[in-house]
Amino acid sequence: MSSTTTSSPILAVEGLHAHYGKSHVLQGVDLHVNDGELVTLLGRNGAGKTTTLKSICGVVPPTRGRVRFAGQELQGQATHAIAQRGVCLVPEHRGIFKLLTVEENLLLGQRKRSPWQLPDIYRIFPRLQERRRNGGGQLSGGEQQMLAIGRALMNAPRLLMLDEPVEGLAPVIVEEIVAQLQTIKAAGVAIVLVEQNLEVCTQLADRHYVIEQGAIVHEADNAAFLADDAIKDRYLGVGLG
Ligand SMILES: Nc1ncnc2c1ncn2[C@@H]1O[C@H](COP(=O)(O)OP(=O)(O)OP(=O)(O)O)[C@@H](O)[C@H]1O
Repeated sequence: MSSTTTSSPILAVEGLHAHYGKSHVLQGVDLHVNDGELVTLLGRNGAGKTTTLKSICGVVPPTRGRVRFAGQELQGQATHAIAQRGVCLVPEHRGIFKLLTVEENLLLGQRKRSPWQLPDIYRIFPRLQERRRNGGGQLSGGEQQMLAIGRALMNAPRLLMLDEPVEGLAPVIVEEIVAQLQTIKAAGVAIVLVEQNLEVCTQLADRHYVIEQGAIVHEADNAAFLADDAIKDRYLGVGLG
């Protein structure tokens, strides 16, 4: 495995295990994210990507292992306490309240001390401002994703975890979301990205992890990952066109 300097990672996950009932899904996940870094978590369907994100933020409480964030242990803490520390998950199904307006959805995430307030969200996603009085249920898939990201930003994240944010979206919308993830990263927010679209992953990431059967099997920086077709083929069953 290649490795980068790890002066003080904002997130350090060590030996993380998680179960669904008797099903032992995470079998010792080790990964870290440095301050301001964007890392991806890649792997085939069912490998444990979503469960890793959910275990970090306490939605699926880990059964063993450590999650250390900004110097504090998160395992065993309630999800709202973890969110208050600045760990935000944007789930695959986005969690938009369909009967609330766009603006009401955004305000649900609001924290006064967040550097991201309504005007900031509308600046990076002008479509949300245009649609601010529309119901969440009236939005396109891309607009819902922007809303989910915007709401997470209102919560002052130091670590944003995104689960398949561009799945099923039109290429022009994917470009818009990629550009704004670059803006968010440039503002210093660390990001963990789970995404099947490898072009998006390699446009954005500093490093990549590959997970297989609930454990990390490969780590590479972006340049090494791009150069290594065998890894993409072996673990992901795809190549970059
Ligand atoms: N709520 C659940 N109850 C029981 N088993 C689950 C549950 N959620 C996921 N699993 C199982 O846990 C394993 C890991 O699932 P997970 O969703 O973490 O994988 P993933 O890598 O995110 O896959 P995908 O790309 O398909 O979303 C799979 O075998 C899945 O069937």
